Amino acid sequence: MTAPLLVVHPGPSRLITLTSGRLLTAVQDAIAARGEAHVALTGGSMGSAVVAALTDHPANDAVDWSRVHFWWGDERYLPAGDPDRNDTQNDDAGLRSLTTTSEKVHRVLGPDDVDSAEEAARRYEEELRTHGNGTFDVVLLGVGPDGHVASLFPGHPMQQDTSGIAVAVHDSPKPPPTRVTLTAQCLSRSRQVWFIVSGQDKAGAVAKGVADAPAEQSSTVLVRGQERTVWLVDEAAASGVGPVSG
Ligand SMILES: O=C(O)[C@H](O)[C@@H](O)[C@H](O)[C@H](O)COP(=O)(O)O
Repeated sequence: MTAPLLVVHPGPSRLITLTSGRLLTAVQDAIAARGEAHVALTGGSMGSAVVAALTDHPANDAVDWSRVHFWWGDERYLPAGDPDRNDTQNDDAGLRSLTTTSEKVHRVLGPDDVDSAEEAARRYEEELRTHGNGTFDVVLLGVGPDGHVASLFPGHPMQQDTSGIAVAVHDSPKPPPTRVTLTAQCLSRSRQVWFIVSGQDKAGAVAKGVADAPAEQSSTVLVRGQERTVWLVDEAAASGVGPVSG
């Protein structure tokens, strides 16, 4: 487990561009070290902006994308291709053009394939055990103004569930109500965890996360990388963080 590092960028465009470059490097390092890379993507505007920037990055041909497994930290329990699914939004941002082997894009099943979110979670857990070694190289996480990451919502009964790797979430405070999420325990087995946050409306969430607020106020405090935990933010998002001492 690592103490979080705060990296402040001058604005959203630098945040996205540098994060995509950082991700290219991390993926290349993982492939060099272990022959493949496992990356967990995220929903929200930041997740798709990073995917789009990767697609546009002039050096993205330096990576052998056929060696990269893509996963999701959470997914909305909606049919394949639904525009509100995280994977559809990442696909539309350019994910499809990066990957050459669709069997390395590990999607959470929806109601068109399975009967319940519990079954989708069970199948995702199975997929992780089969194709992953259970350790992501990098987990990207957008952060909600309420301090949620993935579908771990502060105050929700599933926020600190430890019953599995992936779990179903019902009655999510943010629509849609039914989701599948990796647990904080699972996400915290990752080598690197990156929280990617832009904008003044997230200043409170960033301040709480960086200050290690109680879990009732922020789920970010439950997720730590084994090697690095980094807050990648812009100045507006960092504006609530007190001066760094020491
Ligand atoms: O499943 C969801 O409801 C969203 O995907 C959500 O979890 C999102 O990732 C965060 O709210 C951060 O969103 P931004 O990246 O837009 O800040």
